Amino acid sequence: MSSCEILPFSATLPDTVIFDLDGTLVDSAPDLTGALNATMASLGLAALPEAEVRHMVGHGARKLIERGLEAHAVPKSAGEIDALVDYFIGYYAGHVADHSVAFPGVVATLNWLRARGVRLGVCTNKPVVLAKQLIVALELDEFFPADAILGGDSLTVKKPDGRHLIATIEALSGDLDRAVMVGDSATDLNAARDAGVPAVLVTFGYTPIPAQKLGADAVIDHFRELPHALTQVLDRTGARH
Ligand SMILES: O=C(O)COP(=O)(O)O
Ligand SMILES: [Mg+2]
Repeated sequence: MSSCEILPFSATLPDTVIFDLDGTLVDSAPDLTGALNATMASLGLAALPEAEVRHMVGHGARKLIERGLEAHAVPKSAGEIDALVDYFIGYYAGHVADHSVAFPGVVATLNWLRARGVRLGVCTNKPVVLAKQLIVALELDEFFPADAILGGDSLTVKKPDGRHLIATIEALSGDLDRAVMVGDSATDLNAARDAGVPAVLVTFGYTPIPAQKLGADAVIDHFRELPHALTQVLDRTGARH
């Protein structure tokens, strides 16, 4: 990936980079929409368009279903939502990578970072079993140690709580002062702020508020811009020695 090679000679990369999954590494909205709509159909409710569902992603499976029900103005009890979450997860597990793909440049950039010794992890609010299933299905598992993939149910807290991100960095024995979070939403940015870690946001993800307006340390339109952004955010935070 030649466009990644134009870093200044002295540029310093982070020790550890932690990625969000949905809307950052993987364009998973088509399969999430399919699973949500199967869940809605189980209630006799109409399908929601993917363009609407993609902005509902990022807070875990339960929140996705709650937002789907809100879109139909159909209230459900907590117990009924529990059952719908089970239905959703069962369906999605069978369709996790029917249409989902890594965003352009992801594989080349992960290879580039790995070749330079950068530790790589995933911090997602997706249930961890599904996150690992998706990562394996898209053959991204070669980049991430299984125990450095933390889902929304891996701990008692999840993003935007910074402890979710810190635990992912610790799973890699990474240096918290030289780590960077890469995400697509305010949830990722707030987790990074809470953890005291700089954040790069992608513009092609699922945030309902444009990434450029969220106040990240850097914003990228394509993964090829990531190496440069990573060095910039470390510099801007005083290299965080
Ligand atoms: O909402 C989800 O299921 C997960 O979303 P995330 O990978 O963007 O954290
Ligand atoms: Mg996301």
